[in-house]
Amino acid sequence: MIQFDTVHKRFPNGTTAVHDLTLEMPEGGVTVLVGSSGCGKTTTLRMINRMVDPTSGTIRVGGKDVLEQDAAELRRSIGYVIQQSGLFPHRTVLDNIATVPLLLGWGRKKARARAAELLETVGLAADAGKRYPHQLSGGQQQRVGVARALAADPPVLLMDEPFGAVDPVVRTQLQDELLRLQRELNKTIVFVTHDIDEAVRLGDRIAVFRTGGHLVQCASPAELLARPADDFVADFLGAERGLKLLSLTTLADVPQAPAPEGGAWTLRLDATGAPVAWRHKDAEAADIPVRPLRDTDSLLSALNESIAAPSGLVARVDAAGVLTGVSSRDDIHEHAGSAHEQGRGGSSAPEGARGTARATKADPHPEDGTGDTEADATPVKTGPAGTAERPA
Ligand SMILES: Nc1ncnc2c1ncn2[C@@H]1O[C@H](COP(=O)(O)OP(=O)(O)OP(=O)(O)O)[C@@H](O)[C@H]1O
Repeated sequence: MIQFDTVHKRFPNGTTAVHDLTLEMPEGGVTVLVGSSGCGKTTTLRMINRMVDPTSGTIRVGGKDVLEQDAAELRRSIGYVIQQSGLFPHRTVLDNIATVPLLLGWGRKKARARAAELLETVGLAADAGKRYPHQLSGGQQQRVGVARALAADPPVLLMDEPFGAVDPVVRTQLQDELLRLQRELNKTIVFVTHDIDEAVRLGDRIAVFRTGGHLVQCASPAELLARPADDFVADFLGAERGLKLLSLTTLADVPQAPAPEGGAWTLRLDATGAPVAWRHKDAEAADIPVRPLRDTDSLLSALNESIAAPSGLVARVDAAGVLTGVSSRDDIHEHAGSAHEQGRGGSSAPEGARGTARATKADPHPEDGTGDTEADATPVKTGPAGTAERPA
């Protein structure tokens, strides 16, 4: 959908922002541009909609050279979202969203109807449409920014650190929303961020830049994490890159065993069969809350839970939150190792990779229930085929 062919950008003051960039951004995918400050991410993004023109080289969108298109028209045909939302302060939310449709001559009624529809799409209540941007929270303003970019249903969406100014909790919510929207809308998205976790979470491809506008590596998140091209990329990915890779792989293939019986720790269930807490056989010890996981949760969540759980076991539940079995720390560890082998050897993401990172936080865990029944529990080591070996 978007092709950069030996694109160079040198500003009049002599700064080279982008150095001979050749890169393809596939249709319907999210390409994330990452790298330290000043490495040319924003300039790369802004050359796609001609807010900046390249010094040399060619950029094609949908096969057409951008320099052969009218800049204003091109800009209206490409959605653009920036940090701090960039909304017009004196226009209502609805009118902000309707900006591009109005410029395209849709007429006020149709443009507003589309804006109202988009409010719902991005998860805002209808009454937010009548408010002014300053009457919304930062996260809500970013949602309006996304709605405004989507208003004329452009095939391409450029997002320049769109979630950089909100707190981590809201940021995660906005990322979830974007992934949900993307599953429905299938846009070609180019997303700039400083945050490697955000890149891994959102990207189908991640392009890592270094100062001077050099592209160092462009790969799927799994390939990047497993096989960084050089020390610069490895450093950028951080010391926990091994764990980050586990966020891309689901728990689905890790064997399960029935909830064990007759041991130090008992898994307490509620009346619906949902795990509630680990209870020690010593009745005076306090219950330890359990965080059950679904098949769509990540190996990283499983590893975390297996370390935190006093029994070393992870309680597994179905979509309704009902216990399906338990998995051992050893089995989770073994699968974590396999995920790394696949990443090192394979060219694409491990099995289930895309859905996994997205589903990990998208699926809220079932609330703890009341009305307990008890399932007797002993630490269990599950065998490779999911058979349970109980300690003597
Ligand atoms: N209009 C301009 N004139 C001169 N130099 C510019 C201009 N715009 C950007 N630059 C320079 O080009 C380089 C790349 O800037 P750019 O904004 O693309 O980087 P970035 O990776 O997006 O940075 P950040 O993450 O800090 O936003 C920087 O050295 C910057 O100072």
